[in-house]
Amino acid sequence: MNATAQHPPEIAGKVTPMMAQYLRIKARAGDALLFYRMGDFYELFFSDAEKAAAALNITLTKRGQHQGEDIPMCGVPVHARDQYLAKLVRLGFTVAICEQTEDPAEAKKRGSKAVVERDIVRIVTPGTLTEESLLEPSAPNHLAALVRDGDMVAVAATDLSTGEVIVDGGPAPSAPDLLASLALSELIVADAGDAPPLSHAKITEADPRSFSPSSSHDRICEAYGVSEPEGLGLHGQLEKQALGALLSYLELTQIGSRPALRVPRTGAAAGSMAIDEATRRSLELTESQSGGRRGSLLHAIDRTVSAGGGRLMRSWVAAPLLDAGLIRTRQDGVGFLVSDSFLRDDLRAELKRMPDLARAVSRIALDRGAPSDLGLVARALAAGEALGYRLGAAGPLPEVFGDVQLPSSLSELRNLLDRALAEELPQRKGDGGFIRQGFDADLDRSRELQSGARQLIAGLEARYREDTGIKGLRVKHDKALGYCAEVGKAQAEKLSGHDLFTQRRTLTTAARFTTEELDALNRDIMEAESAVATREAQLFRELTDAISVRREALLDLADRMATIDVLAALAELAEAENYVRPSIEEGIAFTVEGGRHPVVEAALKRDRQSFVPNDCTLADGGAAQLQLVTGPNMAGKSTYLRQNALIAVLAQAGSFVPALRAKIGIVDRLFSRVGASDDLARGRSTFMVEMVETAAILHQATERSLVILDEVGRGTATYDGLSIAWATLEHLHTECRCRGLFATHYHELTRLAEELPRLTSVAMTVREWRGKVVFLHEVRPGAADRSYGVAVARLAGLPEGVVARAQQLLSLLEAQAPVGGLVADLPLFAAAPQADEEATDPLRDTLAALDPDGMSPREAHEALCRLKDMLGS
Ligand SMILES: Nc1ncnc2c1ncn2[C@@H]1O[C@H](COP(=O)(O)OP(=O)(O)OP(=O)(O)O)[C@@H](O)[C@H]1O
Repeated sequence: MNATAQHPPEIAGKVTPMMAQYLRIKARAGDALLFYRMGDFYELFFSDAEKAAAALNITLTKRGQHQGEDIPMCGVPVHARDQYLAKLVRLGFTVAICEQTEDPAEAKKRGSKAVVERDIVRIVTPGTLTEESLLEPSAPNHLAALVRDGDMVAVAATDLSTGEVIVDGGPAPSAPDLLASLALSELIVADAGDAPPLSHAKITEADPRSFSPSSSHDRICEAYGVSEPEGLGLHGQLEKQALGALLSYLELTQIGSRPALRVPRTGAAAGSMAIDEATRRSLELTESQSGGRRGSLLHAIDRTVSAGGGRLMRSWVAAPLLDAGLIRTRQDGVGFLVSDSFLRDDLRAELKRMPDLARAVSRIALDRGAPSDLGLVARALAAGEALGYRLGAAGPLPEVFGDVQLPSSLSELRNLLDRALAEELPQRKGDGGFIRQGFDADLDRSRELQSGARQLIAGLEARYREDTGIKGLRVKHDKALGYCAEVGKAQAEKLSGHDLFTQRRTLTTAARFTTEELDALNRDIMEAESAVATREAQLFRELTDAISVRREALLDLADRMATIDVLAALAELAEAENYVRPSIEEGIAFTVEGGRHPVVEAALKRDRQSFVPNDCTLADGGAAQLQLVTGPNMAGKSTYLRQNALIAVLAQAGSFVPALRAKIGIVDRLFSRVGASDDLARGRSTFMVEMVETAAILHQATERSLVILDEVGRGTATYDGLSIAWATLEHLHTECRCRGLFATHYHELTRLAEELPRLTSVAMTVREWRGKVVFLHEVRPGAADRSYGVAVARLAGLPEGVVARAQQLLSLLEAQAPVGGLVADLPLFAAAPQADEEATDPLRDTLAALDPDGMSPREAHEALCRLKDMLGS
């Protein structure tokens, strides 16, 4: 947070004590919007008010003056805080929450003008949200810190809402891939220039001192209670610095609250398939290109039933594994649940009831938990226990399930919460009434006193009526007086004459009286009420402490439940959609028989159409490593390319795959470029984006990589495009030697397959029937003969006149084209080098020999005519 970015108005001249306090606190909040608590509202002043009123579309008013000018003000009600916060944070604002830190009654004791003490209790940023209402249940919310030192970088990331921590480091180019797999909300850097381009994350510049090695060391040791960070498996200096900066930012924003952070997970990047952001976008792994989950691979395959399972499924898809053993362990789990559908149904039914345990535990650790969160933990423990019993009865389980029995510390907690908690639990922190009758003798006693006094009061009404003869007398509750006797105005005088009653308030239509008896009972009630509140607060703390000391075990349980949910969901998917277990191989074979595209298949199914499965064999049993895919528009080239990339992702995530049979040699990096789009925000044209991305692939792809390229070079003039596609293909083939699929409209490229030994040609088949194209969506060996572009244009509804004219032009162009098409002009097939042809161009030679400076206008005119004649001849 940059505290110097916006200076609050100077504390000068005469300001009210409250304004002086506001200005002091605002100076600390820096450029964060300050939500300044005043009773039931959070008020914003000065430019904060102007910004917030505009962003939230709420009324901007004025309150008092500062240095002769009106002070702009706006406010949001406390109960609606979260919805306003969500909007502001989504718009990129940071918000500092300033609460009243003492009871207004205490302040009054210092004098009627004393200002209630206030302080910032938390700074809300996109990466530090924990509220259920501000987060999507099945999406993680990652905050990361990145440190760069020359060619090396390290990243430390956390999802504060679940306590997960990931630390990783490596050469600089791997950082964007790791960050992309996390779907960051916010990235902390010492210098904004260090941040790689990220599409969604807010970039926050933090104090560079927070990245220093010594402060990092101390912070890590303090946060985790260890004497050396090495004890946590952190060895690299940069990694420690990244984690130190992350912890420092949490201190800065969470102010005094300690998040329940887990022991850092390291080596995730090294252990998972490298997939850069452009590939993720183009394959629509977890989000579709238009944003949102719908249309993505994740959306098509996700059958999880719990929030934690949803988040884990996302992370499996976002970071497929590299270790064949680990992948097989997951597959064993899926296979086990495919073969036992009764068990699977039972588990899923129980998991549906599983509340979001990880997030509840984190809220409790951050002191933001409400009594309802205690209930969530209790319900999760019940579900965990039931799942443990069910799995325990299912016989020997595959390794991936881990230990399914609830550890004794959690059984104890479960008993405690069951005994302690009432049926109905308030959602708001600080609300009472959540402890079950019979759990705590002190509390029960105070409650009895409270209700006993209330009953006595209820009894008083009848007696007072009798004693006074006033039938309309009522015992009511008054904010200031407590319980009192109320009579209509007409009877007020009569009651005043009565010894017992003292008139205390006169309303427009009634008068209120107290008696000594009522006063005494009011005192009893107040004392009992405060005893109840104090005891409940104490018990709340005891119960949250009981949860916090077991947070590692609870978060482990949440992890296990999420894993079971994902395994059961993948098993459900495999059975419902006919997926098979792929064989994971150490080599580089890639064989898919009858493969399908999970998203396109689902879309076709909705329209009652069926998907045509296709085989793809690369680098197996003598097959070529690279395939050149040609075919008309709309024939299914992109679908074929992507389905094979998605099958690799699913296979290495541990899922079964949409195919009849599959054999996948581990893919270390996956690249996919499918028709680049503009990136005008970064000042790059379509073609520039495409070239930058292609360059990245050519530099990074290895023999173990899988590269999917769709129509490289289409964003520029035909000859340039063809030449670039040509050279790219040659480089992939000869230098990178990777596995790959290369779709193109340059049919001329298919001739390359005859030259390059590890390249083969396949084509999408179409038929012409009664003058129309029919797409068969089948991949066959060989090359496509033509594009059918005009036929597709007709299908798309281009006006008939335009289609007819295009057809006419096409015939004309085809008739004029040199035999063999464009390719005849390229070096590989051209008869003579271009340089020789250029040397014998007489027009060029004559032009080069002219000396314009030494010519008269007449000579220049003659030379021009001569040149023109030469052109004519
Ligand atoms: N194997 C298949 N089975 C059934 N339908 C398919 C199949 N492959 C593709 N399709 C259908 O054809 C449509 C077009 O497919 P796709 O975008 O892959 O074609 P393309 O050849 O890449 O086209 P273009 O060259 O115009 O980009 C898809 O949206 C889908 O509806």
